Amino acid sequence: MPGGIDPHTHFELEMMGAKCADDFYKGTRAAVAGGTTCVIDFVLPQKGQSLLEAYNNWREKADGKVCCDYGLHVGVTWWSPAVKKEMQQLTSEQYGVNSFKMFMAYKDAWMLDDYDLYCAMETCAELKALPQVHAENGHIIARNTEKLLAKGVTGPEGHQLSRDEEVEAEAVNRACAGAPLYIVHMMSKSAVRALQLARTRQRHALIGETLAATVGTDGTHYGNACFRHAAAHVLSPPLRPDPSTPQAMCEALADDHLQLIGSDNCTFHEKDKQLGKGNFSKIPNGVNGVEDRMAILWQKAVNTGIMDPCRFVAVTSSNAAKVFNIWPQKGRIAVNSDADIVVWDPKLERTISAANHKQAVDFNIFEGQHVVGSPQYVVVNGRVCLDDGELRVVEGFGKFLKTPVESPLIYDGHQSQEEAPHRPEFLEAPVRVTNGTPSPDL
Ligand SMILES: C[C@@H](CNC(N)=O)C(=O)O
Ligand SMILES: [Zn+2]
Ligand SMILES: [Zn+2]
Ligand SMILES: [Zn+2]
Repeated sequence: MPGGIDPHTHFELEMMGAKCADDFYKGTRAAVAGGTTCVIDFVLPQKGQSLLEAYNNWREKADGKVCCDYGLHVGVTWWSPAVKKEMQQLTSEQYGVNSFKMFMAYKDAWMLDDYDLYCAMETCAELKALPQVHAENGHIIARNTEKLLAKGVTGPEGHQLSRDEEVEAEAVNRACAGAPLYIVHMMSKSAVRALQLARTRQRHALIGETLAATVGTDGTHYGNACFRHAAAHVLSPPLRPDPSTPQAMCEALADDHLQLIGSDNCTFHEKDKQLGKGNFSKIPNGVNGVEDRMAILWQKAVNTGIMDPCRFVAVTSSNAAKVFNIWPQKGRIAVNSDADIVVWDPKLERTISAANHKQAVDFNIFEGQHVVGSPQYVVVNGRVCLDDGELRVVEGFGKFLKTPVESPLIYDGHQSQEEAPHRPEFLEAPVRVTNGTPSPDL
């Protein structure tokens, strides 16, 4: 199959007083070990910081260390005419950025208010770039957090209690405002329903991403008596306590209610997660996933019959290539496409553990999970980097990948109001449908 593309990683990110455990070398080395041969990371400027300056910082961190090709999304964490101008520059051929992420949560850190959010989305549409959103209501989270802490709820369980599914679904609805949109890390059935409802209202491409964590585990771990264990599962939006969520998200991916699976790999060592001991809102947010993303989805969706291998390739590789306009260079095995190829052994068994994973972080949220199906060989740009289980990556072998604006899937595919056929009546819940539902033809 074509090498996996992980559209959502955070290597060497500094946030909440800590720095991610996996750097661009160890992170991309782990990616290749798991069958991923291309990642797209996030430049996250602080409020007030030049986006170009932050972009250059990320390029300095990554170039020369990555083991596979990588692209960059850029966060729009504040708004001004200068930000608009820098977005224009970043979409030029010189910088090669075609997607911008806006946060509706992380109040005081990265969050935009609705007016600035819509200005940023409008600018994306003008530039034919793809807006992405972190869809949670940051004001509700802030108020819930104050009340929980005041009541003495300070453990990791407070993280999930401060932001339930409705807090996510409301923001999904608010962000689907009549323009193409990519919603990152969708974590709940409620969010998928809100996305489905939005698709009945508008014809623009609305792309839904979920994560390896969402299909591989759930929010019951927040109740674990061990702080390290519970805090290791803290990411935003949180894992959900509803035990039917992992299967429902696999089905949503299989049925094209969701289009891609990423990792959102944003790992912190135990010493950093301890920053939130006594106050869950200080726990650095993020989990692992870049190494296990494909094996976890294969185990949970293909081995269970929910998804066929061709759809697996779409959601782990080719859809990301089409959305970010690097297809068929990436996401396809063909003459003139990059030689990023995975030989997947569907019978290769292993038990996931931090004791032997390739990531730097000292915890694995899939600890102890037995998976059947993993890569046997991984070829990165023509070089065998996983050779029958032996990892032979080369630091700096990967290069920066420009992602051009005006992805045909996003900007040619959508239909105007009058052209589109009548949409089927909105489905109450994301049930399994065979005829597909109103979403971009990937
Ligand atoms: C900060 C970054 C990773 N952390 C997380 N999702 O909790 C994100 O929000 O995508
Ligand atoms: Zn996010
Ligand atoms: Zn423990
Ligand atoms: Zn992220």
